[in-house]
Amino acid sequence: MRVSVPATSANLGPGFDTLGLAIAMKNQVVIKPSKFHSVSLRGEGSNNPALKDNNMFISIFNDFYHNLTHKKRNFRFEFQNEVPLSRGLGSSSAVIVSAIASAYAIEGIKLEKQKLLNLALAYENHPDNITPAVMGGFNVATVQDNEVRFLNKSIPKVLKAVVVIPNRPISTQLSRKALPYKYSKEDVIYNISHSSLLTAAFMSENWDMLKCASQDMIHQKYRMKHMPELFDVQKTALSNGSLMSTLSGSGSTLFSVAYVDDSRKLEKALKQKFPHFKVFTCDFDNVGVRIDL
Ligand SMILES: Nc1ncnc2c1ncn2[C@@H]1O[C@H](COP(=O)(O)OP(=O)(O)OP(=O)(O)O)[C@@H](O)[C@H]1O
Ligand SMILES: N[C@@H](CCO)C(=O)O
Repeated sequence: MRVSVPATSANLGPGFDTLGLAIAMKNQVVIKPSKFHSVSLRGEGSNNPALKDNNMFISIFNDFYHNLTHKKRNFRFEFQNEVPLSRGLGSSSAVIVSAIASAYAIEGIKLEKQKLLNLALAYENHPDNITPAVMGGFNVATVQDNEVRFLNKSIPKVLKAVVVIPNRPISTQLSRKALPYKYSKEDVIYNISHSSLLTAAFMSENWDMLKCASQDMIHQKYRMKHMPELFDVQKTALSNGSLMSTLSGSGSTLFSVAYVDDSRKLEKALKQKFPHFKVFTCDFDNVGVRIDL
């Protein structure tokens, strides 16, 4: 059985803990029944021995598998990861979503996407990464009565994602601690209006509104000051054809959206100016988690 799940970019500027979309970079795992437990790891994280011995995917998978079946069985897990760890591209959501989906699928137990989202909330209590990881596309999501409520829209092929991935990670936990405890009424109103406009822009495919609508007052500046080069990445992107350029999740990646025709020029300008960072262009993902039995 093969399960794949896309990377995600959350917040999209003003939509803190609310907006997110899926990018066509994926983590994939092949799981086979086996006499002994074994793990192979390729791609992102493969130089991290902790991911072989104490892997979040395997512990979530085992918990669900045991609760569902009351059986103890050994498996071989073959991971092929494209999502870098702690770079704001939803690596933890990818693990949570794929581990839960795998535990159900390997026993042939049907799991609706809505239930998968609600189960994933126990591990990541904001829905902006888990929703696009499950659904693909652009998503606006909230949690009410312990359930994820969301609306979702495919992202058309006229757009590309251009990502700048710094060589240093930022942990979500620490990055959340960098935020103020209280905000002024002006900042809150600013973010509500921009986040609403950004949602309307994605839903109505009004791409020229993205630059204005993606402005934020409540998290990016506090987080980016710990990696000040990111302000320069953002400025460079916006002056080289980016339609919007925002801190991806809790950082450290800077995520931009561009028309296909502008994306090559944008990628080139970012590569030239930030040769020590990884820069690349990719499609959006409109499918979300995928299971091949
Ligand atoms: N492929 C993986 N296999 C096992 N564990 C992983 C994997 N990827 C991420 N993790 C776990 O998730 C942690 C990273 O989570 P964190 O929330 O800091 O980053 P992120 O999810 O990439 O960022 P963001 O939530 O801002 O998008 C890692 O330290 C590790 O424990
Ligand atoms: N909304 C979350 C995304 C990262 O998990 C944050 O910005 O902390």
